Amino acid sequence: MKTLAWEHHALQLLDQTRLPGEERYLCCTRWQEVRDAIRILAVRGAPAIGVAAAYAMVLAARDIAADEPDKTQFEIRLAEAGRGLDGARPTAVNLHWAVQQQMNLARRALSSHTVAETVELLEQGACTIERDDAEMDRRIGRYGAGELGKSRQPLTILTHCNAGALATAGIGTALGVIRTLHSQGLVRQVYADETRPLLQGARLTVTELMDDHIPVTLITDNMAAWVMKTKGIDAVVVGADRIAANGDTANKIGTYGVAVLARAHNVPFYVAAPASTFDLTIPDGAAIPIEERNHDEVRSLGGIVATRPDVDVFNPAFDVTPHDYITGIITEKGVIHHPDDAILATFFRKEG
Ligand SMILES: CSC[C@H]1O[C@H](OP(=O)(O)O)[C@H](O)[C@@H]1O
Repeated sequence: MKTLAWEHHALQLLDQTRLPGEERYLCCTRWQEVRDAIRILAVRGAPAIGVAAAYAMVLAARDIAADEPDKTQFEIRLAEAGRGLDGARPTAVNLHWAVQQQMNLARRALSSHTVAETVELLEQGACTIERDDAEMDRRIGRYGAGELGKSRQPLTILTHCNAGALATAGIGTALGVIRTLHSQGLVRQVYADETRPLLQGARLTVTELMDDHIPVTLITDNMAAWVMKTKGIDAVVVGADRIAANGDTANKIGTYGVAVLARAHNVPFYVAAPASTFDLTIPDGAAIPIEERNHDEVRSLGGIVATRPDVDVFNPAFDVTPHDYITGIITEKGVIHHPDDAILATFFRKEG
């Protein structure tokens, strides 16, 4: 089961809205189909959305090139497709990052290559983004296992939502850490929040961990406090969708609550994310756009309406955990302990 597969003429996307019951792929030959798949969370997870968008830019470039435009028209129309993709979901910065990476590549290429050559270079660029994401997951896994596994004793870990292979092009970020710890015999038990309203934990994280024979217990989101109090949680590790310059981190709704509980129970709280998830253009979490989604997602459960159909609903898909609740951010370049703006500025200046 792969999150996505590039087949040169099409992008195959695993339709995650049908998991765990059905493994069905969407065959996308037009960039608009990828945009729509992102919107409905058929493909989801910040890094995976970025990789899908990178390939969608190739599909767009091919469509545009078929009209034999001049270079200026090609760039204008490609940028228009990029804006369309960028607007599919506002919070995960990886989407915007990947679109900009491909646009920058196209602009550089057009200065010395034909449109047709530029399309080929965009395909190579997308393949590089996918390959790099998988390698970053491996490095995040190693750094994270080194950080969480210092005691060399098996750990009981809590995670929220899905930051696994289904959210990336590799082994996952938070689940990459858990997978690496498990390969070292250092996972006693994982507690997975179901993650209402779309149940990424129950549907996706449970699937991934059980398929890999990693011991996992599913809990409802409102059980996290009692689990931390009674089950000896050694650490929390979650993913991220956008990290501001001071370390404030946007992640799936409910993450902030888990961070507050972790502080109350003196449990280390880690975020696992590649450098492409940092948005150093924004100073703090207040500036991170929070996607609000369809109200029926909250009104129903498994497609069955569970309340009055006309009840008012608040459905933010993400929340922001303040940086001072975060023990460390695990990246492919190392662990950033107790992140704040000064520490992040030094980290990225050193890393280049
Ligand atoms: C590898 S981080 C993935 C990140 O994305 C998820 O959100 P969604 O399922 O809505 O795309 C969640 O916030 C995860 O932590």
